[in-house]
Amino acid sequence: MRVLVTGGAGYIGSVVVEELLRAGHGVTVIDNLSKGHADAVPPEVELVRADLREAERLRRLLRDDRVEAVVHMAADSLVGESVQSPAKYYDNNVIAGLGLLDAMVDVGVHRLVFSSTAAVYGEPEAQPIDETAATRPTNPYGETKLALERAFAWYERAYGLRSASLRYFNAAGASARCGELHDPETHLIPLVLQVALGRAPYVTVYGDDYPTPDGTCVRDYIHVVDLARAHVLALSAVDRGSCVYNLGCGGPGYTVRQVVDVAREVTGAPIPVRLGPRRAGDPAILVASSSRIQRELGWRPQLGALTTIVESAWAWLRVHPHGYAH
Ligand SMILES: NC(=O)c1ccc[n+]([C@@H]2O[C@H](COP(=O)([O-])OP(=O)(O)OC[C@H]3O[C@@H](n4cnc5c(N)ncnc54)[C@H](O)[C@@H]3O)[C@@H](O)[C@H]2O)c1
Ligand SMILES: O=c1ccn([C@@H]2O[C@H](COP(=O)(O)OP(=O)(O)O[C@H]3O[C@H](CO)[C@@H](O)[C@H](O)[C@H]3O)[C@@H](O)[C@H]2O)c(=O)[nH]1
Repeated sequence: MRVLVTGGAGYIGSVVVEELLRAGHGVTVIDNLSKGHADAVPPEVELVRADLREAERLRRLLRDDRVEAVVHMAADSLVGESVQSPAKYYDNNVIAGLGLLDAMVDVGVHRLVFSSTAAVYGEPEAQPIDETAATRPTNPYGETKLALERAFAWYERAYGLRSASLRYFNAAGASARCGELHDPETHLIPLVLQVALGRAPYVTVYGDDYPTPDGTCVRDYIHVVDLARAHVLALSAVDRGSCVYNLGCGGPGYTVRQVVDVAREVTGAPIPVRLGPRRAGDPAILVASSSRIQRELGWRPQLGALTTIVESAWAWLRVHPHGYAH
């Protein structure tokens, strides 16, 4: 299939592009490079440097490239920032997202794979979380992702759009070519590794009074390559009907302090920590049940051990200490 990947120059998007190519698909990327890196896009892939909100350009691209499916990954995606600046999140994640759906419908593209998030669940009553859990986001990021997900059912009914919403838990790690590089970086694992590299003096732990084994938040880390492979499976399944899948490695998950301990083992660096206040919008525990996608599409995490994930991120960082250009 000819696939348009929005946000394909970003962290997860660049690895999804690699996996789509490996599966034999043709790929075009649209990215405004607000967060992404042109060098993360393989040279054989066309990178259109444009914003999703450039409606006419988007329609032209869908038409001229004869796009058959869209993987929609472009978004703003920081929990803390979304609490400070909800308007930015409604604009980019909902309004730009709806613009994309409208362009797809106009041009006749009816297959969509969407980057959704564990943040749609908020503070769930039970762990691990399956797809039937109530969706009650505790931050605007999760709220805006859920808003777009909810539009899909109505677009399907009215216009025949078929969607796969993939609710990722915490993506981490790297492929051989592509790794996590945000400016500013806010994600735990790359920040911890920056300390190991000597670029920062310590990691701040955001709160240790959560109802978890050591008081710090628990998350379910999933290797970015495992995550990317799920997109290839979802793309070939979407014609059979719209679907929603959680993507994580399952319980019990890892506390913030356990992540730091694993990074100490992998890097051999001391990695000092300091305790800070809770970060607004952070749920205490997010651990996935991914049994639905395992059962229905045969997906399995193959690189699920946290040590493997951190080792891959560390290996990438050591080869690219100054980013893609170096
Ligand atoms: N990183 C995670 O753990 C995680 C977890 C759950 C869901 N997600 C979702 O996965 C997707 C990718 O996340 P990521 O961590 O790779 O983020 P990222 O910021 O690295 O990638 C997003 C890309 O989208 C581009 N972009 C943003 N708005 C755009 C617009 N209006 N027009 C064109 N390009 C635009 C950015 O330049 C960037 O390259 C996001 O939708 C995010 O919400 C990420
Ligand atoms: O310097 C730091 C950074 C993070 N954390 C904690 O580490 C955990 C993981 O944080 P982070 O890496 O920022 O990821 P999340 O906030 O859990 O969000 C990620 O995972 C979500 C799904 O679970 C996705 O929706 C988001 O897009 C993605 O950014 C959280 O408990 C944070 O409070 C710290 O203690 N110190």
